[in-house]
Amino acid sequence: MGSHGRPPAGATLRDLGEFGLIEAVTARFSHGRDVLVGPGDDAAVLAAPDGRVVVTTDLLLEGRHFRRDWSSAVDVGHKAAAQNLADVASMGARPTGLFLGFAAPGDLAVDWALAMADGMAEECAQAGASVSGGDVSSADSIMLGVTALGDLQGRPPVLRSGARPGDAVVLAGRLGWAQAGLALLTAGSAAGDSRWVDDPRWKELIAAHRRPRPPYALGPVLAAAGAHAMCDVSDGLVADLGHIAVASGVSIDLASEAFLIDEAMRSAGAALDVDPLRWVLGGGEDHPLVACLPPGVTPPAGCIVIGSVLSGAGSAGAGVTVDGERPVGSDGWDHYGQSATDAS
Ligand SMILES: Nc1ncnc2c1ncn2[C@@H]1O[C@H](COP(=O)(O)OP(=O)(O)OP(=O)(O)O)[C@@H](O)[C@H]1O
Ligand SMILES: Cc1ncc(C[n+]2csc(CCOP(=O)(O)O)c2C)c(N)n1
Ligand SMILES: [Mg+2]
Ligand SMILES: [Mg+2]
Ligand SMILES: [Mg+2]
Repeated sequence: MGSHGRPPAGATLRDLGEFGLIEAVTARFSHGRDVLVGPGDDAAVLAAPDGRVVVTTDLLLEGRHFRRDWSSAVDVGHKAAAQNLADVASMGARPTGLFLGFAAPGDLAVDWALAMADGMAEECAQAGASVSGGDVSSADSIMLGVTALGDLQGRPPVLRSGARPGDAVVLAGRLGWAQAGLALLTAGSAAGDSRWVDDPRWKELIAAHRRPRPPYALGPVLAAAGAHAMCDVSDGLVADLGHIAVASGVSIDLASEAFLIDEAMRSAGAALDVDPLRWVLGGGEDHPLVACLPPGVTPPAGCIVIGSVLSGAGSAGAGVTVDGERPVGSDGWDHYGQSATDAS
């Protein structure tokens, strides 16, 4: 491929070669405002106006985080970016740059790689960041390793360890939707029946599995409002708030009535014989933000109060309760645990 040419129709990664692929992929990424040196040198240079940089990294693996028969290449690009951008926002930072490690089989269509890059560029644009570098390799299945950087805009980072008794726990973004979508896709594949996936009532649930919609802008807003602690929900609400509880040496009690369960979730739950509250409390991959706000602070627009921080670690150790009880069946995702073999 010439320096400005498009890859020929139907070309595979092997046809293009490593440097042709890099050229084609990086052409999809425009320089963001924070990028001083972008792709093309030994490393990128990003502005760090604050003098501190937020850095996070997460993997996205074919068969583990996505299936090519469930998600398009564009979806996968969106999801790989979103799961990292949400971690930046959860520190109270504004995302600035992403780095894309990409490994795939040589017989993968170049078009798949380019569509993935387009999805990633679109998701970055929504968060005000851009892809500034990466790496490529061959592999037996597709793997994306994404690293994201963020700007704290002069504020201290919002850690998992800062929750204090009396704080209100607030939620920004969707919960349980991606898990409901995953359950529908899993049921559809198991039964070989497309009605689980094609039913218009559940379109948004399936879309939520494919493309999370984290409320990026609310990360800095919640930080500026004085949030004591914050995280995004990747593995499940109870599991991820459990990390805040342990790190802060507190207990957290959630109010089940705070969760207004959408009609789509209700009907999907009824069809699959699952209590949708289980998806809300234990479902991952929607990447909403949960924050602990000091008493007297009005939750910013777009946030709802879902519980409160209690003193002490509780009788059974630091933990999370729902209506005062330990929730059952809401353990969340553990790559080496039971949830990884039980997608419902
Ligand atoms: N292999 C590793 N080496 C070093 N640190 C790690 C490793 N894996 C995870 N960590 C660190 O452990 C902490 C928790 O990681 P975890 O991946 O659970 O958080 P997360 O990225 O917010 O969640 P998720 O991966 O579910 O989106 C993070 O600070 C992360 O950087
Ligand atoms: C094909 C397929 N099977 C299962 C799942 C569900 N899943 C995978 S990883 C994860 C938690 C977040 O991951 P991480 O902790 O790595 O950020 C969840 C809920 C999926 N998305 N795709
Ligand atoms: Mg992680
Ligand atoms: Mg996280
Ligand atoms: Mg996880």
